[in-house]
Amino acid sequence: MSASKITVPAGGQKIIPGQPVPDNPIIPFIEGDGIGIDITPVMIKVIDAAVAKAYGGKKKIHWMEVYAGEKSTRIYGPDEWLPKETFDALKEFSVSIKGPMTTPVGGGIRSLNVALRQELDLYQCVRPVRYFKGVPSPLKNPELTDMVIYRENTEDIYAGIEWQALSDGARKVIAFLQNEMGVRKIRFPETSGIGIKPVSIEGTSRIVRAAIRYAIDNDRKSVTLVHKGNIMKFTEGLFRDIGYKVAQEEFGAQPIDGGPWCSFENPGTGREIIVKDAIADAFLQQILLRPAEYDVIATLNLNGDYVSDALAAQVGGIGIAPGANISDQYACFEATHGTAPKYAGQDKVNPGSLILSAEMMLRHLGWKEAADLVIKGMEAAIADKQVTYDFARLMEGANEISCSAFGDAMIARM
Ligand SMILES: NC(=O)C1=CN([C@@H]2O[C@H](COP(=O)(O)OP(=O)(O)OC[C@H]3O[C@@H](n4cnc5c(N)ncnc54)[C@H](OP(=O)(O)O)[C@@H]3O)[C@@H](O)[C@H]2O)C=CC1
Ligand SMILES: O=C(O)CCC(=O)C(=O)O
Ligand SMILES: [Mg+2]
Repeated sequence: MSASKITVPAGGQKIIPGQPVPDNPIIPFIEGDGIGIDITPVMIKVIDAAVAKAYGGKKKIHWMEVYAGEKSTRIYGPDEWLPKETFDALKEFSVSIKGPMTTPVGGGIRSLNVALRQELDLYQCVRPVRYFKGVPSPLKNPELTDMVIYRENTEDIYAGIEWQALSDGARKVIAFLQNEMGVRKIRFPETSGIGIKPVSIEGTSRIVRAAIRYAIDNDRKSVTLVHKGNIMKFTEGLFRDIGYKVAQEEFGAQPIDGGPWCSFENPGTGREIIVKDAIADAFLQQILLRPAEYDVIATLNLNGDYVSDALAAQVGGIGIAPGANISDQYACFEATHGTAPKYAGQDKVNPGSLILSAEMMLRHLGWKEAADLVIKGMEAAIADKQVTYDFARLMEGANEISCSAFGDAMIARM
C-alpha cells in the first residue's frame, strides 16, 4: 500500500464518541467535485471566523483534508475514488464534512456519497428545511415551511442491487423470478433491467425512532411517515406499519379515532406529538398547499431524496439546504445539492448549503454560540441583499456577489 496522503494536523485532538468534544478537534473534510472547489474553502473560512469570534481563540477546529472523488483519483491513482484511508479517517475522527461528489448516470462508478453512507452506516439523513427572511421563494408564505426530513439512508432502491438490461445477471434474476417464484408480471422480460428494493424492520425502526426522538427533544408537533405503501405494500407499506408500531410500542402512542394516526405526550413538555402518515404523491402536493401541517418527516431513501430537493425549493432552493448523515457513532455533514458542474471553479454558486451543514456540525459538537453566529451572519447578509446569483436573479434590488464574497459578507455581519 502507498504511503498515507493525509496529513494529521499538529495541535489537534481526535473527537471520541461518548467523550467531551475537545477544544481543538480535528475535523476531516472532503473538498468535493465540481463546485466543491468553490464552496468548501468558503465554508472553512466562515466557520473558522464564527468559532474565533464566539470563543476568542479558546476553541479552534483543526481541518484535515481527506480525499474522495475526482481529487482522490489525481492523488492516489486513476481508479482510487474512495481510498481505504479516507474511510478509516472518517471513522477514526468520527465527525466530518464533505462537499458534493459526481455520480455518472447509467454506467460508470456507483455513487461515492451512497457508498460512504453505507460503509459508515450513516442511517439518518437529516435535512432541516426552514425559511430565511428575505430569501426569494415561489410561495406566498414560505415561512410556513418548517420541516425536518429524516431520510432513511442505507436501504431502499439506493442499495444499488440491480442488473443491467440484457446482461447475464438480469436474465438470471428474471429467470429465477419466473421459474422459482411464479412471477408473470414482468412486461418485457427479455429487455428489462432489474433492481431490488430492500426495506427492513430494523432499518425502518431505527430511522423512525430517531425522527420521533428528534420531535421530542425539539418540541415538534408531529412526525409524518411518508411512503408509497398502497403500491409497494411490502416495502413502503412495511415502512408505514413499522413506523406506527415504533410510535406505539416504544413511545406509548395511542390511536386517534381508531387509528392508524396516533399521538403521545411529549415527556419533556407535556404537549401532544401526533404520528401520522401520508402517501408520497399526495404529500408532494400537500407540502406546497398546506406546509404548516407538516413538521418532522420520516421517509424512505428515494422519497427522502425527492422530498428534500422539493422542500428546499420552497424556501429558496438547494443552494441553502443543509444536511447531515448520522449514525450512532459517526456524523458526516454535507450539502443537499450536487456538484453543479457548469459552475465549477467560477466562484459563483451559493456556499450557503455547505455552510449551514457546518452550522449543524457546530451544534452537533455543542458549539452553539458559534452556530448562532453563522445563522446571524447568514440572516444579515441576506437581509442586506448581498447574495449569490441564485437569489439575486429572483430578488429585487439585490447586489449579486460571488461565492467567496458571500462568505465574507457573512463574516462581516456576525
Ligand atoms: N451529495 C452529493 O454529493 C450529491 C451529488 N450529486 C451529484 O451531482 C452531480 C450534478 O447533479 P445535478 O442533478 O445537476 O444537481 P445539482 O444539485 O448539482 O445542481 C442542480 C442545479 O441546482 C442549482 N444548484 C446546485 N447547487 C447550487 C448552489 N450551491 N448554489 C446555487 N444553486 C445551486 C443549480 O441551478 P441553476 O442551474 O438553476 O443555477 C444547478 O444547476 C451529479 O453527478 C449528481 O449525482 C447530486 C446531489 C447530491
Ligand atoms: O450520490 C449522488 O450522486 C446523489 C445523492 C443525492 O441526490 C442526495 O444525497 O440527495
Ligand atoms: Mg438528492
